[in-house]
Amino acid sequence: MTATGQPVALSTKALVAGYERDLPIVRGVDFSIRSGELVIVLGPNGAGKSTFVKAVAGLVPIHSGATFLGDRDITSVPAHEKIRHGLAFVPQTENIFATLSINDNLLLAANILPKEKRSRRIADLYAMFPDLASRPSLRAGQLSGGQRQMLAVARALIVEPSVLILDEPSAGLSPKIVSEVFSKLKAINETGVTIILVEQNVKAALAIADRAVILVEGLLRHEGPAATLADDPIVAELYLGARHQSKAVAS
Ligand SMILES: Nc1ncnc2c1ncn2[C@@H]1O[C@H](COP(=O)(O)OP(=O)(O)OP(=O)(O)O)[C@@H](O)[C@H]1O
Repeated sequence: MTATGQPVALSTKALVAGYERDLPIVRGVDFSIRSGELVIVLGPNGAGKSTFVKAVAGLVPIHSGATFLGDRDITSVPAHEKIRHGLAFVPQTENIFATLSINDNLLLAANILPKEKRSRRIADLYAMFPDLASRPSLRAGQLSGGQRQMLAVARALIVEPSVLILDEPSAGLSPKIVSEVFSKLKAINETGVTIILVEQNVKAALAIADRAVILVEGLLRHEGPAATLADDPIVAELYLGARHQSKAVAS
């Protein structure tokens, strides 16, 4: 599906955000993503990528500027309400309950839904994630890294979000598993879910993305189609030479 001509699904205007009021980390970001797009957020260590998506999700204080989900201003909407409005966020860590079963993880996430919709939605998710469906009583802590991420994604999808944001879902995974996780994300995107993905795994992420944006020191410094970005000299200068992922892109 091409997102050209689709309405804007999520946007930020001059977003300034950070953990302490006098210390902005995100320093005025204008960002937008169209419905159905898959956009990756790249940038050097400490650029503010995680802070940016956490601020959008309502988990880091916004100092000024605004965030919109479609036309709705969600800047001041608390994180749990944003989920109800269709904005789901998968944090990098602590995104599942390791001591609970797969099924209980999904049941807990489903609490946000009206009672009568819960079991139908969980059945839909099991259909989408057969690896989880095959052993619902397994403790989530016993899952492999990739399967844990899939459980975290399944939990986020409970509300049938219009926009799904993921903070480095590939962290700590082997290249083979990264490619499985990314294929699944692409498949989810192809069902119409708009996806924003913070990634350090540049090559694999560019392969599934429509577009990439590059944050440097809290500012959106560059953006472009994923297909051409890896060859872009500005990108190479700003980012690809700046960290170990340069190897992955060059290979
Ligand atoms: N909980 C926190 N409290 C205070 N400062 C933080 C916190 N988390 C991150 N920071 C600071 O915010 C800045 C940006 O960090 P952030 O994690 O957003 O960057 P990033 O681009 O996602 O980096 P990485 O690629 O290393 O994950 C860093 O200087 C970091 O030290």
